[in-house]
Amino acid sequence: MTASTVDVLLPLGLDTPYSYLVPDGLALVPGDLVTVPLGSRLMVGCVWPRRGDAQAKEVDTSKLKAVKKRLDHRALPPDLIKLIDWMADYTLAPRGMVLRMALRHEENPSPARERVGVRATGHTPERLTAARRRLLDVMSDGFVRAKTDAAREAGVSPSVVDGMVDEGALETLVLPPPPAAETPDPDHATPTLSEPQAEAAAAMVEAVKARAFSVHLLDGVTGSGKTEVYFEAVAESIRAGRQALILLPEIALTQAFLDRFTRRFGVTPAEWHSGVSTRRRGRILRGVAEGEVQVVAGARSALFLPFRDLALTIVDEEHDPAYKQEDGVAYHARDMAVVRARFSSSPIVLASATPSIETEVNARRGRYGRLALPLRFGGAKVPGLAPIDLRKEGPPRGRWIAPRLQAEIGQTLEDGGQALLFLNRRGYAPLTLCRSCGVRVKCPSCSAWLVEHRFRRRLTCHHCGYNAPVPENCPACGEKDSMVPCGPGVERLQEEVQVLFPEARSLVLSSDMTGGMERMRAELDAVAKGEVDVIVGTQLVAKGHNFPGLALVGVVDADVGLGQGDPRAAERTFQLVHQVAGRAGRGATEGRGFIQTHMPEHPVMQALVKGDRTAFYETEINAREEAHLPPYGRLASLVISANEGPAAEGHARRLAASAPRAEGVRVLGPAEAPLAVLRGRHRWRLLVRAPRGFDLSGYLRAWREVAPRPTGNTKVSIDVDPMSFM
Ligand SMILES: Nc1ncnc2c1ncn2[C@@H]1O[C@H](COP(=O)(O)OP(=O)(O)OP(=O)(O)O)[C@@H](O)[C@H]1O
Ligand SMILES: [Zn+2]
Repeated sequence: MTASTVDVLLPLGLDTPYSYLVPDGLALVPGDLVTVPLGSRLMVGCVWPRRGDAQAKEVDTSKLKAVKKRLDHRALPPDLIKLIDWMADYTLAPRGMVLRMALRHEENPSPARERVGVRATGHTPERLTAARRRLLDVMSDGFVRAKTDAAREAGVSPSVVDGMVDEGALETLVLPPPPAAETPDPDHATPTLSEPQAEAAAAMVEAVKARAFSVHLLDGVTGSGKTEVYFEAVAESIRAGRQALILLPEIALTQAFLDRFTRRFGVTPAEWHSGVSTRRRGRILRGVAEGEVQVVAGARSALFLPFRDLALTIVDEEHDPAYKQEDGVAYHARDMAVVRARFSSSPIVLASATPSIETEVNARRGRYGRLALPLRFGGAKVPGLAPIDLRKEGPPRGRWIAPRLQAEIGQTLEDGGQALLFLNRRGYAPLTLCRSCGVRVKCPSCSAWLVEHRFRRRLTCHHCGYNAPVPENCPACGEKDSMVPCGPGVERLQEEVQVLFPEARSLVLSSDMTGGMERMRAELDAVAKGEVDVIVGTQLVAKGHNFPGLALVGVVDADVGLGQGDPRAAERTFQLVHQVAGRAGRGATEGRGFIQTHMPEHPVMQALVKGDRTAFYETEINAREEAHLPPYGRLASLVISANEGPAAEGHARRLAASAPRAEGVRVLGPAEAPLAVLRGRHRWRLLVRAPRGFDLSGYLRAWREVAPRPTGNTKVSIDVDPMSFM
């Protein structure tokens, strides 16, 4: 008895597929989506390729349940299946949870509403009212129209259309669904490229034509026109009738991007992120699977779309930390995009003015090609940055804008330019304390201070979202009116701007302002149009914006983020400050930048001030190499959390003790995490360091085999190549 069976992977916390019987007459291949019974319910899963040894395994088919049916509208392509397997192996996340990221939109596939159209049959009824005559006139061209369109054009009610169908003068037919996205025109508005731009574009076009895996770093200074250049490669993939994926780090940015795409290609690309409606996403998904959608611009989740014929991937602002997903499956979308490009034998382009150290090292070693755009388009200069030493020329107490910066802003405004102040702190004040007893207001479920948000009149925890009204009296000593805000956030900085420049129109740009995406888009637009004089913003302003009127950038506290035991602190500071400064001087006026710092002698500040990118990379790469930090060594972080501190600590110690020995591998810790309590969970950390080229995932899997199982509510989360050390 050889009943035929298949392995079906379910989008659950499971690593291995389950076997199911295949009903007679159903032919299934890996990648097919099927509904299968699981317990008492039905679930959508994916037919999974059998791994070598599974074939031999004896299965008692009498106990197996059967596949219910195959969803015929799509299947996962082979490169996506390989990506899911690879990611599960690499991140140690259960395979089913990785699959889930590709199936999330399949759970409730909303059926497309059927659209009915009508067409004239040529038969004319004997008695015709004026309305009927008008309708027949309109329809006499023989074209098919949606019922509603026919009624509207003829200026009759829909019942007249139905009546004519009954009379046999019109026939109905089902209209094909509207396309998920219109076809971009590669020649809609071709730019005139500068010589270096043309060279870089040609190399990328060649890469698309080669139909082979390759990685290029598009390394262009801010404002060099990286977008225009990679659009040429996108155009090539459109010409070939194939598909391109453009990953963007920030959905707030997509509007400006979509506008730009539309100017170049005549239509908007398919947009993919959490802000897009479910129905629309369903349509895009199908269009991508069928190859009808040719360009997708989206957030990291777009990486799991079932492209039928992926010709090119672009990762814009590849250095952006937003590409790293930390909860659930911990993965870096840029790295996984490179993996998918390899599996689909297609080229990938990583674009940035401040490449990540990993990418820069890969380019230096020749593993990635480098396409350089060393100059701004149109001859504008990248602004210089002047240091303001806060130890010598700092602002008066309770203020954050140094006198020199204040004078420069004043001059800029007088000259009709815009100024931007950058401070990577949301809210009004990072800390609220009692003037009388010194107590600081803490989050009840995290080891973090509550941040005052004056617009919302609340104290908020930036880690868990807890919020409460600002207390009038001290919650500890009861002293009246004794609570004072300490330190600046962007809201407080704006207050200072209003005091110093009462005439100026100012605006706070921060990811947490009320009004959501719509408001943010409107505000970014207002800034670009010059309707705002002073912009006060968080890291949100460091991302790719093109503000032509921006003449001055002031970095209010360049030291935030440095020296917190984070191995990427220097890199992150450099990227942020350099990117923020890069927003200035993109239009007609030359840009200028200032950085306020307590440590102007710090190598990062020195590199920023001298505009010496090479010096920064040299110093940082050497430091990483010496310390065996990525990419010269490998890291994995294990966070052990539990409702009770001792449980977390105890398990962390047992886990550390069970670590297998391996040449060159060191397990550091356990230590209490810097963010020791998060959402009421106590956290302990282990850090694994391994030599470059070491199979860290394999090591962690072997460790997990011998490790004590977490009991009760204790949990272990693993992050291979961690970005966060909190
Ligand atoms: N060949 C070109 N023809 C016309 N305009 C161009 C051309 N290249 C670039 N530009 C314009 O120059 C400006 C800067 O280009 P773009 O935003 O692509 O730079 P970028 O390299 O992405 O900068 P950043 O890294 O700061 O985001 C844009 O307004 C763009 O339209
Ligand atoms: Zn909290």
